[in-house]
Amino acid sequence: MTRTPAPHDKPVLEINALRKLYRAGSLFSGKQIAAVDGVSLTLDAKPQVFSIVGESGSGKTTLARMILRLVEPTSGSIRLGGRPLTGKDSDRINDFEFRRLVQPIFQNPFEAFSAYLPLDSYLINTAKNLKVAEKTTDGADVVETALRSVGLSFDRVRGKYIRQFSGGELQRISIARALIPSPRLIVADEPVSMVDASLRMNIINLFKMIKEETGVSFVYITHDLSTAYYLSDSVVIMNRGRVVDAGAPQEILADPREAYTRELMGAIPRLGERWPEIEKIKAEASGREAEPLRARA
Ligand SMILES: Nc1ncnc2c1ncn2[C@@H]1O[C@H](COP(=O)(O)OP(=O)(O)OP(=O)(O)O)[C@@H](O)[C@H]1O
Repeated sequence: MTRTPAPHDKPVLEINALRKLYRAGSLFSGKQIAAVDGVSLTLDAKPQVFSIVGESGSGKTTLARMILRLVEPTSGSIRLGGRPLTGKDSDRINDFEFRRLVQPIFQNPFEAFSAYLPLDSYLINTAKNLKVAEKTTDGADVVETALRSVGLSFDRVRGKYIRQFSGGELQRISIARALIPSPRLIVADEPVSMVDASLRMNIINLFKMIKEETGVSFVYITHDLSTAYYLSDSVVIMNRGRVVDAGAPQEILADPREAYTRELMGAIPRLGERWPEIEKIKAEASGREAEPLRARA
């Protein structure tokens, strides 16, 4: 991959006092639940993986969906590269700009594509719709570059439908789709929870590599503190709609401020098994022997 990261000075994302209230109970009960309750956070301009970690029901998907403009906030604001994503400001990022700047990756890669369109056509249409195709090449070159970024090629997908791919391959193709417009931010909501365990680290490593090579930042939404620890530059822990802990992953895990974070660390059933796996992968990458894990919990 040869694309040079574009320099940016404004924060990728600034979220201020964001809230989302949903009605709870019957239509007439008048009760409300705060799925997201006053969340503020900033991703500075540096390319990074920013993880949002929490148990089921903590509000992380609602937060991700507000960043993706799929859910309207009840109050608060979101800015991208210094410009509003929310509200009625005349400077608000329009829908076309938004799709060029922010791309999603969802949990279920089979839902990310049409079952009736060959994947090469789907990807080329994406390039055309986002107006990133060169006039002379109909988008095939952009799609090829994106597919190569995830270890695939145009030939591999040509004329094939989603049923001809495994979940892991399809998730890689959906990462390639997200890369087509060279976005500034990718929001990945539980992107490996439906992928075969043996392929998870493969995808997680792809995120790291793509961040370094293209300069895109990731918001990584997960319940899995171990992959967040391995992958992230920063982590926030969410509980009941609020951010209860935030910082570099090493800081959080070495000295969890909140009982909830400690619970989350203890509640990951395979933490003990998977961390040595991560240490082994890190060691392989750096060409040294895996060191025994120094537990901090
Ligand atoms: N459309 C909705 N209507 C009513 N309540 C909702 C809606 N969406 C989410 N909620 C509630 O908001 C809270 C946060 O849900 P959310 O899906 O954001 O959490 P989560 O941490 O992503 O959980 P999961 O990992 O299970 O998706 C939960 O109590 C959920 O029941």
